[in-house]
Amino acid sequence: MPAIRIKNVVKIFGADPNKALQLLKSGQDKAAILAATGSTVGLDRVSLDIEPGRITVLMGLSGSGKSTLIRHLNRLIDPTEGRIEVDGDNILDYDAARLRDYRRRQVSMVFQGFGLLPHKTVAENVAYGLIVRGEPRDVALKQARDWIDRVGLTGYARHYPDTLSGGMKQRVGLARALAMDAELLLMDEAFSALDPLIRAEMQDQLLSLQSALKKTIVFVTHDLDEALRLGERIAILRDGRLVQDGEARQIVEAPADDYVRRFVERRRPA
Ligand SMILES: Nc1ncnc2c1ncn2[C@@H]1O[C@H](COP(=O)(O)OP(=O)(O)OP(=O)(O)O)[C@@H](O)[C@H]1O
Repeated sequence: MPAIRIKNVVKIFGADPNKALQLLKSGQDKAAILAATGSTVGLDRVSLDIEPGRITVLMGLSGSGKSTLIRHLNRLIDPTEGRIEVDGDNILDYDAARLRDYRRRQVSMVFQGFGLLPHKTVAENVAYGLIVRGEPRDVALKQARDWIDRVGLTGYARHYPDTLSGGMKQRVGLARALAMDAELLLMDEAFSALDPLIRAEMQDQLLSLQSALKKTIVFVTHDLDEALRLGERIAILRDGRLVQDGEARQIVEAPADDYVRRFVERRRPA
C-alpha cells in the first residue's frame, strides 16, 4: 500500500470555484479559466501514489503547484475536489481533534524560511513541538539534544537562532521536524535559500539520516539537480498538472514532454 494516495485532486483558488471547475472539466486551460472567472487553477486532477520509506520529489517551475500540493498533505490547504489518503485513511474526513493529532504525531514539515522561534534557544526550538504535544519538558529537551547532535550541531543547544548561519538554522529546522518522530516528513524548498556548498552539505546530511530513518519524505524543489540527488521518485508538475512521475533515470533518459526535456537540458554538468 502506498503511504500516501493522492486521487484526482483539484484546487481552485478564487471566489467561485464551481464555475472554474466546470470550465476545467470541459477542457479549458489555466490561462483561459483565469481570464473567464478570475480564479486560479492551483492543481488540475493530480493523482499520485507516494511510497513509504522513500524520498519523493515534487518538481516544477514557479507557479506549477508544488507548494499547493505538499500543503494538501498536512491540510494547510484543502482541495476543491479529490481524495488524500494517508495509510489508507482519507485525511479530508478528519475532524479538528483528529487533524490536530495527525499534525502532532504523523506528519512534520520543514520550511524554507526555517520558522524558528527567535526568543528560544536551539534546544527549546527543537523540543517545542514535543512539549506542545504533552511530553515532559526534561524528556523533550533530552530528545532535542540527541537530534541536535544527529544533525551536526553538537555544542549549539544553548545558542539562539540569530547567532547561527542559514545552514545551521536549517539544521535546527530539520532536527525540530525529526524530533517529532513522524512517519511523514514534508520539506518545501527546505534548502533553496542556502548557498550552493551548504545546500549540498544539507542534501548529504538528509541522505545520510534517511539511510537510517527510512521515513516517507516529500521534498519540493524547482532544481532538477537537487531532485536527482535526493529523489528516489520524481513527480513533475506544470500549470497544476502532473506531467511525469518516475525514477530519476527515467526522467533524464525519457523526458515525457518538452517541458521536462528543458529541465534536463538545462542541468549543470556534474
Ligand atoms: N492562496 C492563493 N491564492 C490564489 N492563488 C494561489 C494561492 N496559492 C497559490 N496560488 C496559485 O496557484 C498556483 C500554484 O502555486 P504554488 O505556490 O503551489 O506553485 P509553486 O510551484 O510552489 O511555485 P513556487 O516555486 O513559486 O513556490 C499559482 O498559479 C499561484 O499563483
